[in-house]
Parts: sequence; C-alpha cells; structure tokens
Amino acid sequence: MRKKMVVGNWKMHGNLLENKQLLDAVISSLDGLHEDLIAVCVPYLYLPSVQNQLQSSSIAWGAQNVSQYEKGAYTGEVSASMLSDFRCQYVIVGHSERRMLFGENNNVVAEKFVAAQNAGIIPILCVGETLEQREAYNTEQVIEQQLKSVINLAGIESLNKAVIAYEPVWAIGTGITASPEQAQDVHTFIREGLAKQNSNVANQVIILYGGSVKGSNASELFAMPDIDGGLIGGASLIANDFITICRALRH
Ligand SMILES: O=C(CO)COP(=O)(O)O
Repeated sequence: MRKKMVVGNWKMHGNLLENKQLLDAVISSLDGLHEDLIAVCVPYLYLPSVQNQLQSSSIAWGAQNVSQYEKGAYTGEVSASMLSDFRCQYVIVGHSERRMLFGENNNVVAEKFVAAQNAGIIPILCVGETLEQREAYNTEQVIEQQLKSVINLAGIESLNKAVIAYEPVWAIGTGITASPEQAQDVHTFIREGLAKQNSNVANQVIILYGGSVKGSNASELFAMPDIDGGLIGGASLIANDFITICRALRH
C-alpha cells in the first residue's frame, strides 16, 4: 500500500513569528496522530527555525528549490548538501513558478532532481500543463516530456525515491481546482505510463495533486484511487485549513 501524503508549500510567505504560530497549531493537532506523511516546504532562511521546531515531531520539512550544482561559484544558490545540513527530507523541484518565472526547463529540473537524490533528499517533482496546453489537447504530451527528461537522466528506478506532484498551472492560486475526475485522469495517465516501464515503480510512487486544494475540496480529491494526497499552497498557511486537509487523507 502506498503511503498518503500532504505537503505544504509556503512559497515566499511567512516570518519567524507567523511560522512559529502556524507550526505550533499544526503540531498540536497532527503530531503523532498521523500514519500519513506530512511535510512543509519553507523558504530557505527559515529552515533552521523550522527544523528546531519540528525535529521532535512526526512532521517533516524541506525546501522549495535547490541548485543543480554541487558547489562552486554560483552566487545566490543553495546546494543539496546545504539542505541536508538542515536535515531536509524533501525538496520541491520543477514547480511551475520556477519553470515560468525563473526559466527552469526540463533539463535543469532533471539535474536538480538528481542533485537532491545525490544528497539523500527526496525530490517532489512537479509536472503540469498550462491552460493553453490543455485547451490544445497537449496535456499528456507535456507531462510525458516533463517526466521523460527526469527518467532519461536519472533512470526509472530513481522514482522509488521521489514524489510526483501533478499541478495543473491553471489551477494554481486561481481558486479553480481540477475536478477529482480531471485530476484522476491525469494521475492514471502518469501511473500507466510508468507501469509500461516498471510496474513496481508505478505502484509505489506517491502522486500528489496540487492546485487550489482547500479544506472543503480535499476529501473528494483524496478519495480518487490514484491521488495519494496533495501539495498545498495558499491553504497551507492557514492552520485550520492545513489541518483539515491533512485529516482528509483519512476520510
Ligand atoms: O502551487 C501550489 C503548491 O505547490 C498550489 O498552490 P495553491 O494551493 O495556492 O493553488
């Protein structure tokens, strides 16, 4: 049986006080009660304080980006080994905001994926189509290519130590959620595509859905057979919403 998982992606939000209050509430509601995997991916600068607050809880933490390079003259970058110094278990790679706003292409994303795994960190690989691509019936082709770049570089079995997140770009931060059926269709497409290459990998890889997941729609999304949980943006900043979403894994 695959594990279920909820990951909060805080994006560029928060401060020391707000983070502490948010995590206090999350820990007191969810710590120890959960068989599921719960994690928060926070801005780099807050990793030490988040580590300090979460280290004796069952909630994991990670980053939202990582350099594809191991070390060197790369001003402003953060390496995977630096993230392991702060015991990050996860790092998001290939988020659509990084792809669109910071020019990360499939090759760079694949290199980041490998850099994370080389440092023992589980990459959360984001894939997803824009509205334009969906309307042109290119969703499957886009996602196939996004996955293929990683598989070509890292091998299919690398997905044994990774999480995939399907995030349709048109559903991120827009309030428009993919319907459970729309999301399930793409998750099935992903899993069946992987099964053609390695059925064990396909069966065990966690595939999260992300894009306007809220307390009010999480249960119906998580009830779909190939949706193993969620990658949550805005709602992960509001303690009650995030807690409700995590609890929805069990309904
Ligand atoms: O981008 C997301 C998570 O990585 C989704 O963001 P929202 O939940 O705010 O739509």
